Amino acid sequence: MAVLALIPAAGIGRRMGADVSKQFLTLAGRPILAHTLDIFQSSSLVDAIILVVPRQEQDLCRRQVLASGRYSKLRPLVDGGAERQDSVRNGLRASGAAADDIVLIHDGVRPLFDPGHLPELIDAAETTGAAVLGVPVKDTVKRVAAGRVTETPPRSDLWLTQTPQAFPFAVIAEAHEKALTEGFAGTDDASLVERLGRPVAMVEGDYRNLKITTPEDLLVAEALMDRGGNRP
Ligand SMILES: Nc1ccn([C@@H]2O[C@H](COP(=O)(O)OP(=O)(O)OP(=O)(O)O)[C@@H](O)[C@H]2O)c(=O)n1
Ligand SMILES: C[C@](O)(CO)[C@H](O)COP(=O)(O)O
Repeated sequence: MAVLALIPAAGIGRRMGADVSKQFLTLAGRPILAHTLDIFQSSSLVDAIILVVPRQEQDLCRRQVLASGRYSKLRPLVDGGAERQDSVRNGLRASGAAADDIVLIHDGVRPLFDPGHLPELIDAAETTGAAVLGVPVKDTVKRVAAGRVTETPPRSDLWLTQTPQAFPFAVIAEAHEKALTEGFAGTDDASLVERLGRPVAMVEGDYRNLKITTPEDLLVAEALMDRGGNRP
């Protein structure tokens, strides 16, 4: 059984509002995506890295992120798709993975993931068939419609879902292909497995694993990096 890291990095970063796609923005002196790749390149648990980048940004990626030549596990770049789900599906189709290989799907813009969580995540994916990293919600969450609160769900049931999300290849490939055929769009990969009635394990991660989405996230990430981040 091999472990593959599949990294979607084909978004445009609309909410960041920068001149370049946010995965190429500088964090602690290097592109965000380089920090993310370092985590999986350095982990002895990961055998290969599949990186998904829009075709029009692949030269930029080679120049700015891959030029160091340090990513020996990296397979040929895969073309991105219109939505995150399309990019992940392209990566899965290009992976050549065996049915029982474990695929770790991780956002290219989560550079502070602590690889210390990988053993538990991989183990949970093998025993349960799917596993996601997450953290309990700290604030009170309310459902709102037309400016009015309609519900306050019990916080004890609520977790924020992060990546990596880990699956045997056969499970996640089937879930993605069915979602495409049936026209289902999810905001993460596990939701495509959940809709098939399959169990998904939640593995507790940590609050530093933020997804860099808006400009203030970049400031927080810089501060966490200054304090040593989660470097392997
Ligand atoms: N078509 C897409 C859209 C997103 N992603 C990737 O999925 C991850 C999480 O997506 P998100 O944070 O939403 O990134 P963007 O889509 O770039 O952001 P926005 O929604 O603000 O445009 C990122 O690594 C992003 O590059 C991708 O590979 N392909
Ligand atoms: C997959 C994810 O990072 C889990 O939190 C998140 O759902 C991605 O959402 P986005 O809208 O693509 O940022």
